[in-house]
This record gives sequence, structure tokens and C-alpha cells, in this order.
Amino acid sequence: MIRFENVTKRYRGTKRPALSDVDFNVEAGEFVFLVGASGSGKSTCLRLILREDVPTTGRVAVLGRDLRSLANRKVPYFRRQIGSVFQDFRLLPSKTVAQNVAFSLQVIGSSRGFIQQAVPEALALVGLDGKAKRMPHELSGGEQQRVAIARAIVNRPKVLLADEPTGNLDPATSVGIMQLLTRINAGGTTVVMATHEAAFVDQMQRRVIELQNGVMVRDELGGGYGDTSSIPRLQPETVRGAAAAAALTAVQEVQRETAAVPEVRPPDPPAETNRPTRAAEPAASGEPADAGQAPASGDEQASARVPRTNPIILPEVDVAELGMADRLGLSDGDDEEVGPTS
Ligand SMILES: Nc1ncnc2c1ncn2[C@@H]1O[C@H](COP(=O)(O)OP(=O)(O)OP(=O)(O)O)[C@@H](O)[C@H]1O
Repeated sequence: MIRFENVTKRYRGTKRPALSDVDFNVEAGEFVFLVGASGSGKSTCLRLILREDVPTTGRVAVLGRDLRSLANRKVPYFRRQIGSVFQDFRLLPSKTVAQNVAFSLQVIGSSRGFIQQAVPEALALVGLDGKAKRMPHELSGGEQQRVAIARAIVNRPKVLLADEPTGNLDPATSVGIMQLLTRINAGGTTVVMATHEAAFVDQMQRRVIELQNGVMVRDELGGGYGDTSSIPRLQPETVRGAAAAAALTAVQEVQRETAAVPEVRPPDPPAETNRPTRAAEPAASGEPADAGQAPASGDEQASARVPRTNPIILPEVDVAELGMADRLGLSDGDDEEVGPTS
């Protein structure tokens, strides 16, 4: 279905070829991950499959056609059989969800009847049947990518190319997109997906083609993402000034709380004398009540919750005085370490 024969692609003005002697064959119905570091040549592969570019040497054949001999005027017809989705969705912002999906059918001259039937079907497949009239900006990123997928498959292409389709999405949303692509593949569409998502590649155990600097270094059925040990790890590190910022926040919090506490005055003497008073009322001298007396009644407990002292008045914190700019690492040329240990 997709055949690369000793494909080398050299972009003008570059020293190193983007692809060097790449050779593989994708059969109908396969799900293939293209993996490799940034710049390894994944997108170049997809561009060659879509006939956006041609190899410098070697041959690319898709759906039985040698793309080098495909006349330019026939390229749009050829592309109708290939759906594409990208990291940045590429929706038309002024068209509704349904219009975005319908648009790809209108440009290829599909009949009104077919469009009216195919668009709702595609939106239902991607789980967006209730959102046909929404504008793209009213959707989440995951929903926008679903629209893009609906647009890519509405014409029932034989091949779906996906270039980092989850690159802009959070992990949970990405899982939904991967499930959707798996479902589309299960329906018979060949899927070729370029990705950096090691976890998905490891979990799905599909065919993996790995590129390194344009060279195909692995073609493995049921493979994982591969060796990620060379990828730098993100280590927890001390954030400069974090301790000072936390301390300032805590002080300001206390200030706010104490400022909000009403001044505590001894309660007025009760009109009646038939209730216990000693534990609830401070002594005339202002001394706190003796906690060692008889168990307090409900009233007394409520009274005991009232703060018994005047609020602590803290002076306003002068940020400049604390040298916050320095402590937050915002001043020039100051190497002083301020962190949890200082
Ligand atoms: N139009 C172009 N002109 C010149 N060089 C290009 C062009 N497109 C890509 N390249 C170069 O070809 C190499 C492969 O690029 P490609 O975009 O295929 O890599 P990639 O694996 O898809 O990277 P990423 O994961 O970052 O998308 C890179 O060195 C890149 O700089």
C-alpha cells in the first residue's frame, strides 16, 4: 500500500539528507508508528507519502502509484484517498464544525446528498454528533482534533496520515484520540502516525519504524518506542526564591486573618443569673477563665471558640525591604542562593 524503495531526500541548501536510503513497505490495514528524535525525518516521510514533495533518489509508491510519475494535475485526485491530521488541527476558524467537515467534500465535488449523509456519520464516529453547529473556538483542543479527524476520514480514505496528532493535547484527551485512531484502523483504514509519545507506542504494541538522522534504524512488529535513555530527564530542582515567596505569602495570610478578626470585648453581664458564668466570662481583671472548672455547657463551648486575645498586629510587609526581587532571582547578577536551605 505504501512502498519506500531506497528513498533519499535532500532539501536544498542542507548538508545532511533528511532521509537516507529508507526502505519499507506498509500493507493495507496496518497501524504504523514513525518514531525518532526531532529532525530525524518523520514529517518528511509523511510529506513524500502525500506527494507534497518527491524523493531526491529512490521511489515512493502509494496505493499502487509511483508518485514520481504522477502528473501534478492528478495530485489532488490522488490525495482524496489519503486523510491527514496534524498537531495543530488546521480547522477553518470561520466555519462551523459541520461546515469544516463538509468543506473537504465540497472541494472534491461530492453531491449534496452524500455530504448530508456523510458529515453526520463522521461526526458521530468521532463522538461529536451534538456539536455540529459549534464554531472551532468554542471547542476544547481534543474536540478540535476530533473535528480534524472527522474531516480527514469523511471521504473514507484508504490511508490516514497523522503527524503528532496528540502533540497539543493533555494526556487524558490524547488517550481518547488514540482510541479513535485505533477504531478507524480497525475499520480497515491504514494508519501511519509520526509521534514522540513513547507511552502510547509502548502500550499499543504496533509496528514501529524508527528513524535516526534520516536513517531507518528499526522496523519492528509489535515494538515499543525504543531506547529513551538518551532523552534528558527532568529532575526536581530548587526553585530560586521559592522559600522567600512562601514565607511572604504566609505572613500576608496571617495579616489578612488577624485583620479580619473582630476585636474581642468581654460580654455584657447577663440579665439573668441562672446560667453558669465563670467559665464563659473572663474575670473582671481580664484574666482568662479558669479551664479547670466544671465541664462547660454548650454556651460556654461556643464562647470558648471566641478568640480571647486582641489580634496580633503585624506591620505591613515591605516587599522591597525583604529584598524580594533578589530572593525571587529577579535582580541582575546576583548569585546568592535563596532556597529551602538558606
Ligand atoms: N523544507 C525544508 N527545507 C530544508 N530542510 C528541511 C525542510 N524540512 C525539513 N528539513 C530538515 O530535514 C530534517 C528532517 O525534518 P523532519 O521535519 O522530517 O523531521 P521530524 O522527525 O518530523 O522532526 P519533528 O519531530 O521535529 O517534527 C531536519 O533536519 C529538518 O531541518
